[in-house]
Amino acid sequence: MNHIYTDHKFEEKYFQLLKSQYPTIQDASTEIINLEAILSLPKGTEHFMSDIHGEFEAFYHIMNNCSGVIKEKVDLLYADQLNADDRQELCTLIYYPDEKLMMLKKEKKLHKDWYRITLIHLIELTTLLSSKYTRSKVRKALPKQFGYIIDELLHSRDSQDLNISSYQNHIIDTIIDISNADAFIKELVELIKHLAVDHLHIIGDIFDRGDRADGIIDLLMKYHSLDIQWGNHDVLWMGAAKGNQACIATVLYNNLRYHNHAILENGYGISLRKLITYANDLYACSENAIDPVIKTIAVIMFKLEGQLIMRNPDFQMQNRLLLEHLDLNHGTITINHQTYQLKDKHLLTVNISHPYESNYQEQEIIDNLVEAFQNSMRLQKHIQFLCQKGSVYKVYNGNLLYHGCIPFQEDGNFASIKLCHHRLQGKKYLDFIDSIVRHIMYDKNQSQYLDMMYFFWRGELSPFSGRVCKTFERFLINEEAAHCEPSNPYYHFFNYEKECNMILHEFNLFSPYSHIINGHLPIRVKNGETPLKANGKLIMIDGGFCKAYQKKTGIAGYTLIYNSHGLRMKAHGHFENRETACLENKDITSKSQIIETYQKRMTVKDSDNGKMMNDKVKQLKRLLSQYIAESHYTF
Ligand SMILES: O=P(O)(O)OC[C@H]1O[C@](O)(COP(=O)(O)O)[C@@H](O)[C@@H]1O
Ligand SMILES: [Mn+2]
Repeated sequence: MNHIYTDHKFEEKYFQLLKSQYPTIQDASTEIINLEAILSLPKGTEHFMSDIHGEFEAFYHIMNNCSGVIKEKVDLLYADQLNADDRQELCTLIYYPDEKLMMLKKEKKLHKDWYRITLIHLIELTTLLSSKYTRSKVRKALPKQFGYIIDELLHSRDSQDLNISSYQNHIIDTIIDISNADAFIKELVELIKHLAVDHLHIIGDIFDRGDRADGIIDLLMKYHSLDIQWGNHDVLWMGAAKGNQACIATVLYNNLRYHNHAILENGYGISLRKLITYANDLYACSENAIDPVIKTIAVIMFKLEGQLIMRNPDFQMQNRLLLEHLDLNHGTITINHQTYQLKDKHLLTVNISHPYESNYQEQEIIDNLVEAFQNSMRLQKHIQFLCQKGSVYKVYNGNLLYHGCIPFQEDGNFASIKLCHHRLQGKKYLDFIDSIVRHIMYDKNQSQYLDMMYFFWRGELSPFSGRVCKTFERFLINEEAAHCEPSNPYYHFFNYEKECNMILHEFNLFSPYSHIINGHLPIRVKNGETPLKANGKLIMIDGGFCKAYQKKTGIAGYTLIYNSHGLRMKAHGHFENRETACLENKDITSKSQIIETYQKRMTVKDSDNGKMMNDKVKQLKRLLSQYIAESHYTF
């Protein structure tokens, strides 16, 4: 009862607010007409990407070619007018305007006719891409500098009036004559890219393996509309930025193994000098099968992890306490009754009688690093952005998006997990984690929950990870069998429609068009694996942007595209580099796969935003009837 009363009160307040905003019959009527017009437009295009893993160049290219959509539109418009080379050259200009204009200038190709034809093509392309938006939305996307002129050019094109056409020509000629064409082209191509993708979803793992996650975040910070679902690598960096020592050691370990000093030292101003000096001095006289710096940071990491696991039994990670099983005299380790030879038995910082205790120098190194992570302005800005735009999961236009998993039990039910004296499962578990992450990140002091960030990074029951990470075995043991990482039963059940529907229902999604969009698990396309699970209910879009994983997957990343016609997937091929892309007009080759096509084109009305607009229209109509009744009463 109480609930209904509250809803009713809320509705009345909303109604009163509308009344003050639209005080006359005409105001209310105009807004209804505007909203109805927007509701009938095609739904905006959403792109989904995942597991970018610091691969800046490939990501930058896909952002520039809008996952291949620009080329599709250029081909659609100019298949009969331009040959394939000219079409591709136009595409390259849109992707890399600065570089391409410079090259063409050197080749002395930038004459008046070139500018005239190119500007006309770009305006035609902009007109095509803007046709699914309202004028007001397009106006909001226009650049400050040339907004007015672009608006004039776009909206005078389809007129039959010859004067207007000469008006357009005159504008184009003026732009060229006063040498403003380069600047104009650059603004126009940015608008084209903006219009091609209405909203971007990043399904996690921006960081690690590749070396330019910082550059990727800079790009994302400038992006017009996006959301992020945190991946295990992102929460690892978030924990590190807040000063979690085990997270910091792991960030260093991950990046040193991939020779990515640059992101730490140049990207975020975090010096590794103390660690490198200590490690090189320490191991100067040993035989080292493993790089001394990596050995030193790995041991620091295993010690800090051990301390954290012992003070948090709830995390259920005791099986990762492995330093105590080392036998450094024989160079072996015994795990679950099986003895393995170590890759390198010279681990000088392990004291077997106190295996998890950091020595003085290790503690000094880590204390310094904590300070450096916390004081890196750029890192803190990037992490703040991840917090603002990110969440554990997102429900968006009928789909459910998350990076890792919803932990399951062996019997196919959601796992019930004890965390901070609560026992939770399914959606409630994820909501709770979301609130804990925010609590940790926004707490001015160091949060009592900070240890959890490490559990979120690699706990089997963490929704970001969902597997038993065998970092220790991968680091010290050669036998591949020891590297295998058992994963949560979720990764079995996600193959079945029944369980995927159970997940969707848990998040109040009951439409037959709803899907789970998942990352984290690389799809080995070359072994015949498919990103579509459970009869298409779940779409796994980790296609391996990460170069190091491309041998396994056989492709170089996926983009999922959800527009008014349906859902389709683009599998991207290998990207060489920006220079070849510009010099040879070389694009990434992307294969398109249709997942679903709708019989009736989806409109804004069918989207989350549309539902809110529809509610507003209902209230405005109520307001309108009230105004009309009042006017009858007066006369
Ligand atoms: O989320 P992702 O990309 O799968 O990364 C986590 C995985 O990375 C690992 O740490 C291995 O890392 P590498 O592939 O870089 O050696 C695994 O232990 C873990 O399962
Ligand atoms: Mn991941």
